[in-house]
Amino acid sequence: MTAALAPRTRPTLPGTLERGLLAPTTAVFLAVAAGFVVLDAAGVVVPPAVQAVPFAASVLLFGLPHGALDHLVPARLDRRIGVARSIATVVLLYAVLGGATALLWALAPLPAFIVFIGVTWFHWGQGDLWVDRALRGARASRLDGALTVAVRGALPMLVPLVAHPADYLGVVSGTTRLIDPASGGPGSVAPALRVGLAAALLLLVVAHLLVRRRVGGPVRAAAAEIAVLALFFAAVPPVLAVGLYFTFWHAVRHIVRLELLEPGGAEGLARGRLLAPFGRFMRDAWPVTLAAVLLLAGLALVLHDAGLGTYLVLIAALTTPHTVIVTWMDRVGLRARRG
Ligand SMILES: CC1=C(/C=C/C(C)=C/C=C/C(C)=C/C=O)C(C)(C)CCC1
Ligand SMILES: [Fe+2]
Repeated sequence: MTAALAPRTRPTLPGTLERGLLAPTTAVFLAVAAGFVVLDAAGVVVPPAVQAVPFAASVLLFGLPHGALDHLVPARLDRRIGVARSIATVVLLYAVLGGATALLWALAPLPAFIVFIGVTWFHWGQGDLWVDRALRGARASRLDGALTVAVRGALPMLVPLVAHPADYLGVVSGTTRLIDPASGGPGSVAPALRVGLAAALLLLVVAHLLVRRRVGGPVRAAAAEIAVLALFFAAVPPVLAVGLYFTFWHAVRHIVRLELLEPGGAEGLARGRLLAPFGRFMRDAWPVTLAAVLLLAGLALVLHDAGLGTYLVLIAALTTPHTVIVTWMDRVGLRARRG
C-alpha cells in the first residue's frame, strides 16, 4: 500500500481512516447501544416506522448505491479488462444470479430468506475482513479469514435472533408472506436454543481472537469492534440496528474501498479528505441507483407493498451478484499481497 512507503512524518492512510472514520463509527454505535440500554430500562418502545428510517434512507444514501459501481470494478482492478467488457460481464452476472435469486424467492420464499441471511452473513463478514487486512495489517491466513468472516457476519445476522427472536422472525415471516401468504416459518426460538447459539458465538469469538493473536494482525481493534457490535445488536431493535449497520458501517466501508481504486484516491484519503469521496461516489453511482429504485418501484407494484419486505427482496436479488464481485475483489487483493 502506498501509505506504507510514505515517510513517517506524513499521515498514513490506515492512521487517518482509523482516527477519522473507523473509531468514530465504533464510538457512535456504542453511544446508540448505550442509549437503547437506557430506553429499554425506561420501558420506551421505538415505533416500527421510526425503526425503519435507516433502511428507508439507505435507498438513496450509501446502502443501495454502494453496489452501483460494480459494473466498473473489473476494469478498475485489471487494466487488461476494458470498460465495455467490464460492463457486459457484470450486467450478465447480475441478470443470471439476480434472476436466479428472484426465481428462488418466487418459488420458495422461506428457503430464499434463509439463503439471503447466509449470503449476507458471508458478505458483511468479508467486508470487515477487508478492513482488518487492508487497513490494519491482518495476515492473509485462511483460518483467520474464515473465523473473521464467521464472527463478523454472525454479529448482524445471529445476535438479533438471540436477543430479539420475535422481531427477527416477524421480519422473516412478514417478508415471505408478501410472496406466499401461506408461507410459515418457526414462530419462536426455544430459550435453550438461544442460550446455545449465544454460547457458540462466544466460543467462536474467543477462537477468532486467539488465532488472530497467533497469526498476527489487529487484536485490540477487532475485539473492541466485536464487543461494541455485540452490544449494539443485543440492545437496539433489529430493524433499526441492521438498517444502521448496513448504511453506516458496511456500505461506508465499501465506498472507501472503491475510493482506493481511484487514481489518487489513497493519497486524498491519507491527507484526511474523507468527505469528498462520498460526494464523488454518490455522483457516479446515481444512474445505476436510479435503475435500482425503478426496479424497487416495479417490485412494490407486483407485491402490493412499498415497505421493508419488498426492499429486502430486491436487496436479496442484488446481493448475490454483488457478493461475487466483492469476492473477486478480495481474490485479486490477496494475489497482489502474496505477490
Ligand atoms: C432487516 C432484518 C433482517 C435481515 C436483513 C438482511 C438480511 C439484510 C441484508 C442486506 C444486504 C445484504 C445488503 C447489502 O450489502 C433480519 C436479520 C432477518 C431480522 C431483523 C431485521
Ligand atoms: Fe456490500
